[in-house]
Amino acid sequence: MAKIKVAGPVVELDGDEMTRIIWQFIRNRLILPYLDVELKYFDLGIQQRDATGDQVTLDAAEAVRRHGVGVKCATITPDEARVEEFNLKAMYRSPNRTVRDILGGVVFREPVILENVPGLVPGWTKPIVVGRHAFGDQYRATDLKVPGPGTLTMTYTPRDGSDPVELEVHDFPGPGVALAMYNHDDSIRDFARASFRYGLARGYPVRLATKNTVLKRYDGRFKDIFQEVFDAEFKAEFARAGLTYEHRLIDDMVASVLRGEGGYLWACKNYDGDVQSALVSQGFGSPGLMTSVLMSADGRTVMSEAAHGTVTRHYRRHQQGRETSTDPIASVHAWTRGLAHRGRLDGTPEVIWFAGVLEQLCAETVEGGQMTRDLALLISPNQPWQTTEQFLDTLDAGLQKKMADRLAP
Ligand SMILES: NC(=O)C1=CN([C@@H]2O[C@H](COP(=O)(O)OP(=O)(O)OC[C@H]3O[C@@H](n4cnc5c(N)ncnc54)[C@H](OP(=O)(O)O)[C@@H]3O)[C@@H](O)[C@H]2O)C=CC1
Ligand SMILES: O=C(O)CCC(=O)C(=O)O
Ligand SMILES: [Mn+2]
Repeated sequence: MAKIKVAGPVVELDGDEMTRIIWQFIRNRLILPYLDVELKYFDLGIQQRDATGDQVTLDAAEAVRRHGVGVKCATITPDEARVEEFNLKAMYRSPNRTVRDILGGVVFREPVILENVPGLVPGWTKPIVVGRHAFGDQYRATDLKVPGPGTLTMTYTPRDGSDPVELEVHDFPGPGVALAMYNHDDSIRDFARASFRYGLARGYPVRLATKNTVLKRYDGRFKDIFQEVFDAEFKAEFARAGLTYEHRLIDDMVASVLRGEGGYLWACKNYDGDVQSALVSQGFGSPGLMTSVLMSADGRTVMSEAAHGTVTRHYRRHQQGRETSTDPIASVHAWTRGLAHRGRLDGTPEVIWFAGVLEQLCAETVEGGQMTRDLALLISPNQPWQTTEQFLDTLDAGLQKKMADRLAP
């Protein structure tokens, strides 16, 4: 069978440990035999980051921005123990943070739903996508341990020389804590646009949840900007797609998320997104089923990855020559979601079709009873499971059969 031609390039960001092993298999056995694709390869493995003083991460992020599509393997973010383990020259910052800072936009986390794998929340039958605004708020806050009685004030000094605004925050009767945090209208607007674009691309209604009744100005600004952007830029397209947008109070939203069946995009402020995506991810079953897509505000650039890390505990077993059972499904989806975006950018339906075939293969394989240990444990203690290599071989054989049986459109 002739390979399917991918018109534009895909930037490939390789990573570390167990996911690096899985990644190589996916590239060589599930992608390259079927696609004629130009991969712009960047090795973000920790040794290569060290050898280049982390320049390779910056180069990779630039390449994703230039070409519009990146697929990323999980990477080690070094701490003191890693500096010692790899004899690193520096404790490099998180590659994810570097790439997110350069590309901007929003991180969307979406679970893969499999019929025979029960999540912890039985009512969740459709995906809940958490869109996390990855800028500002608590993550750029200035916090303070107040040592004793005194007054806390907040001053805004306009750059145009007009009068400063000074607010008394609190008159402390004794020791306590305080915090100042911020966000930018432009960033919130980008957050809104990326959320609406993602909703349209995946066919999900969009909900924003804030606490605007308490933080009238701060959260109120998120609510207002989302509504303005929706009304001005997306209302008509949403109506055509039969989709809706609404704002809800965060407590009402959390309760309704648990009650409901899923099937929407939940746009979350930075801290809410951090916390709620962990909850939603676990609620759907395994980290091996959570995909993660970073989409820029203009919707043009996508970098797709698994939401989990390098699965170090399994890699330690692998290093000792013991068997592992690491789920590759989220890593496979890192490739498929990136390729599908490439197909949309290039207008090549056969590439989108192939990405769909590969996703369908993962679902059919697990639903047919072959899976890794993380999923088997969710089904029953007696459910058989395969090792990492066996499951990858199962996918390989399944894909060969599917591609031989079916002709691309
Ligand atoms: N996006 C990224 O690049 C990220 C990178 N990291 C990095 O990854 C490294 C390891 O981090 P860690 O905290 O262990 O987090 P991981 O997500 O890598 O793993 C935590 C645990 O979750 C389970 N798990 C995760 N993924 C899978 C999978 N595909 N199949 C089966 N089980 C899975 C395993 O549980 P069990 O052992 O019980 O089977 C595993 O030990 C760190 O160096 C960290 O910096 C972390 C998060 C994101
Ligand atoms: O970048 C990191 O170190 C961790 C990233 C992470 O945990 C995530 O993306 O969920
Ligand atoms: Mn995380």
